Amino acid sequence: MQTDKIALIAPNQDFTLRAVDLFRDWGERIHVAMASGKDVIAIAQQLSEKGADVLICYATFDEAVKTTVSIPTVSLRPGVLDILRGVQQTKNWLAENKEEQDNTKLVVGLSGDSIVDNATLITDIVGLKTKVLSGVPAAGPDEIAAIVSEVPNIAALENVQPEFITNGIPVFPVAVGREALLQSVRQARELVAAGRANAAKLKQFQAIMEFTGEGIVAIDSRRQITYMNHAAEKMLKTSEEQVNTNLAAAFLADINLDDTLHYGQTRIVSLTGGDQQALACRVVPMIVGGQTIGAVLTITEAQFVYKDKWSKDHGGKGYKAVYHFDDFITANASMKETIAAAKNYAGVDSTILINGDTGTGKEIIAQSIHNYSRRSGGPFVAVNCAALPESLLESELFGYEYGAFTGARKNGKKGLFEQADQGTIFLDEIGEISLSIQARLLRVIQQREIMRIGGDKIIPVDVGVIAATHRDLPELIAKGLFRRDLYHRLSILRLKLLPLAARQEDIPCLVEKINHKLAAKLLKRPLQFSAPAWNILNRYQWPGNVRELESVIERLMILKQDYVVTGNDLERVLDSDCDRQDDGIRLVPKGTMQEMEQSIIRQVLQETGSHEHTAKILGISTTTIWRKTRTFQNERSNFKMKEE
Ligand SMILES: Nc1ncnc2c1ncn2[C@@H]1O[C@H](COP(=O)(O)OP(=O)(O)OP(=O)(O)O)[C@@H](O)[C@H]1O
Repeated sequence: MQTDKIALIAPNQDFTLRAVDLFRDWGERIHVAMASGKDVIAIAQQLSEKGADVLICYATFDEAVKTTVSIPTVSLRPGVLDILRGVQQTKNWLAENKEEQDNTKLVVGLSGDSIVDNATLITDIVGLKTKVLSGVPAAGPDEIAAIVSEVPNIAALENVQPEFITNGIPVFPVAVGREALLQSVRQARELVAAGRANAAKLKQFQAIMEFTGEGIVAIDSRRQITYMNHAAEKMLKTSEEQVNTNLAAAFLADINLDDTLHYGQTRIVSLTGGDQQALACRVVPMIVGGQTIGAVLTITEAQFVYKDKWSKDHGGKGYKAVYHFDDFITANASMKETIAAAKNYAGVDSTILINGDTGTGKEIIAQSIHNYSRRSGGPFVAVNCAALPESLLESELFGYEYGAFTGARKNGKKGLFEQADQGTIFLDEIGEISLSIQARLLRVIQQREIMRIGGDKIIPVDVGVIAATHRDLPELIAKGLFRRDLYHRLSILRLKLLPLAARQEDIPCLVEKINHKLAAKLLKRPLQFSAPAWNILNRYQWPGNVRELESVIERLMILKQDYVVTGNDLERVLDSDCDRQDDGIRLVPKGTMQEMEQSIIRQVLQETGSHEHTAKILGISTTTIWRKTRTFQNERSNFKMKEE
């Protein structure tokens, strides 16, 4: 275990010796250094450099030390008990030496508001009139003498040299006692522990920052870069050290930070990366307690927000559609009609709207239509409208001219509509775009011509438009979130893809196709599904549709040592999916009796969180529940071991 390195700075030899003795008695390993007002800063710095985690400073030194070292400090002051002791001594002396106590006054010379308050309170309680002399170290002999002469009976003082006191008045020092010292050590330990916890959190936070694919840069209010993750370094072809050498790094010069740092605005700017690649940079103010203390920049490679990445990977030549209608597997009569309609639609130039839940194959259909159309020789440009922030989406769709906004490239940039000329643009997640882009989109779709942002030229484009959404657009229209006129323009031709659960007859042929495709890809033997496994495949709800089916089969193929998939294997894989869903989707128990039993017990256990309740609900003994869950866990860990 790591030991805390605590150091105490004491004001005089007397205190130093006392502290050393006390620490020895308590078994505390605390370094004690003695300092005067003159050398306290140098000593604090030395202690910090030698690796002290925290400094306990006598209150008189604390302010000066706190501002010079970066480690935390604890201020050591007399506690309530110490004041009480001084006051009590005073009272005793008065009782012995003075007959008349009414006029007696006590001077408590202390520094620090809380101590002064405590002192006043205590003297009130014990019935002494008080004259508080605060900020004692700053008070000079004349000031003290003046006050003492005003209240000539008694004085209890801390940090006041007795020689300042005249007229033979006794001094009962209010000195830091053992309790206050012990309290300061506790405080110091808490600070070290909190510091360690923070450092651990910071490490965790940094690990997350490093794990993300986005570039992240943090900037303070002086525009100094305080953090930059590896992804950002790679994209900007720089390093945190390099960047930090100059106040406004080269890439920061391209971003007008004033709007963010002075006016708290979030902005999106286009940047050019170290490899001349297009970057999208979101600049967000960092606001603490209502004050902008800096900004966070998240940087994405613009190409990642386009779905055409896969087509670049697969086709090698930019925007290319790879799917054909033959790739769309279905045995469902209604879906076959949809495919037939889609083939017809491919023969005309009208806009097509595809509606369907996630993973139902909207993009396959869009690509197939393109490849089946007269535009098949042209580009297929797919853009995920939900993946781009509004202003970037606008400039990416319609392009911009030089000087249109900060970070705009010298020669301007072609928008995706222009790039899709002679081909098809696929606007996925169309339900997510803002009303202002909807207005612009409507004009482009109606007139088939665009005007770049900041430009004045009308550019005609010959583009087929296919839009897709999983949302209910009429419902968005009713809520005022989608333009009715755009909806009518987009949905001249409509295609509706059914969720997988509504076309069970597709499951066998999809499983067959996916199984063989993945086996070839992963160089594995195709899986064989047992009867209970088929049962589950057919009856599961498949909220992620075909995409989920694909990933379940892929997971099984990777995890399983053999190639026969039992109902249990499948349930476990699906279960891990269900764990992540909070939409109440449940696997209806099925399979063998034992499988069904386990499934039911597991579900009720999850719901009640208690073996006793589960036993009551199911009408069996708690012992039986425990036994059955143990068997189940053993089987589960066997499965896991096999997986590993
Ligand atoms: N009928 C089908 N036949 C074969 N594969 C399919 C079918 N439907 C979907 N897939 C596969 O499922 C995955 C998801 O398909 P796709 O990307 O076209 O769905 P989507 O509806 O566009 O999803 P999202 O709305 O989430 O983008 C792809 O890997 C695709 O190959």
